[in-house]
Amino acid sequence: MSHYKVILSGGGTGGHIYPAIAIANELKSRYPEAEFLFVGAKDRMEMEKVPQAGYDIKGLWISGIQRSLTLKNLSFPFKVISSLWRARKIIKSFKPDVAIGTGGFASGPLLYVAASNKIPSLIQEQNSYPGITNKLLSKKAQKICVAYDNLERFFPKEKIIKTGNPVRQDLLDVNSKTVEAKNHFNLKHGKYTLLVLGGSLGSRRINELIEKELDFFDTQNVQIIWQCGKLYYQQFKIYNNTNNVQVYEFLNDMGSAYAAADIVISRAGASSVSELCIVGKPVIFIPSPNVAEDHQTKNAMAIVNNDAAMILKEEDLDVDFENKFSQLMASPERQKDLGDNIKKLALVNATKDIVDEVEKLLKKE
Ligand SMILES: CC(=O)N[C@H]1[C@@H](OP(=O)(O)OP(=O)(O)OC[C@H]2O[C@@H](n3ccc(=O)[nH]c3=O)[C@H](O)[C@@H]2O)O[C@H](CO)[C@@H](O)[C@@H]1O
Repeated sequence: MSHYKVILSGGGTGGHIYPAIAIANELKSRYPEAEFLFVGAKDRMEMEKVPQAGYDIKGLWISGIQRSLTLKNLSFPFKVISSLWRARKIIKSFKPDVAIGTGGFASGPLLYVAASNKIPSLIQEQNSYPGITNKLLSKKAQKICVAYDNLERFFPKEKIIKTGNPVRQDLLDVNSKTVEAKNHFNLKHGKYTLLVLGGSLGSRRINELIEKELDFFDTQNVQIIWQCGKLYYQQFKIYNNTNNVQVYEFLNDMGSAYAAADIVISRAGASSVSELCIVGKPVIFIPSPNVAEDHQTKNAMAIVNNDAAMILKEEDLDVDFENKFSQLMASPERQKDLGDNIKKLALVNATKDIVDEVEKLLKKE
């Protein structure tokens, strides 16, 4: 019987959505007859990105709890009750054979209800420091696929399987597409291409840095693909098509962006880091200091400690950026070493390994 029904939930940011899509795609290629349903949070990015990837999605009324004391938290208990109720209805009518959660608000109620209804469930944790949702769900889920060591501090040891983070199939072989990608972006040959990534939502601090350094980049013979994020697009789009700069609110075709790049400046969200390992180019990480337990710095340091990327802290950017960047630009050998070293850290079979675990849950049924 291969007419499996699979329910997936993960969202809030790209970092939780794309792993779920990668897992669904792999399952679909193994079981073309299977049915898929995604569950996300109303008004969040997944409501747009999941249908673009060809899957149905239903939205719950849920959000994160604010870390600071604020009036917004007053509605939180109601959201939890409403979303548990709706999750129950969705599970009852879809009747999934397995539930997969990749973190983010909506996966909390959905996986909780699924597991309470004895539906086999698997969660995937992208970071070296887990989010609240996955910590709570780890007691209920059968399996927990992770990308870093030492997660038994947070999760039951016997459930943990180290697989790495799922990466979308079209990002696995970008290096054969460089010429095509440079043409796609209308880039000049003979100039270095810098790809700037602020994470799925964009980064204010990185955007400010790029704006301030535009003249400097000109002196470095650099052209820029600058993903500034939806929130910041109105502010920075004035630079589009000036100074060899292209500004995007979001890059729908990351494969081409990675393929076109010679150097990358990026936030250190978990999927971005995993993708950059597969891509194998020189990277300067600027981790977000505004995330739980400073986990982006930890994600980046796992690479930097292998001499496989550079890191710049936000607070050092004003003093160090130009120096560090021009040193890297001046040394093609260093660029090559960084690119080669980061590639060695790639876990290319992550998606397949996770789906093998999902299959075991399906077959046990
Ligand atoms: C501010 C914040 O809370 N960040 C968290 C969020 O990051 P964020 O959502 O930025 O997640 P990641 O860096 O893990 O992944 C971003 C994903 O979006 C894709 N992408 C990005 C930009 C773009 O224009 N087009 C595009 O397709 C990337 O290819 C990647 O697949 O989730 C991660 C995974 O749990 C965490 O590690 C991050 O700390």
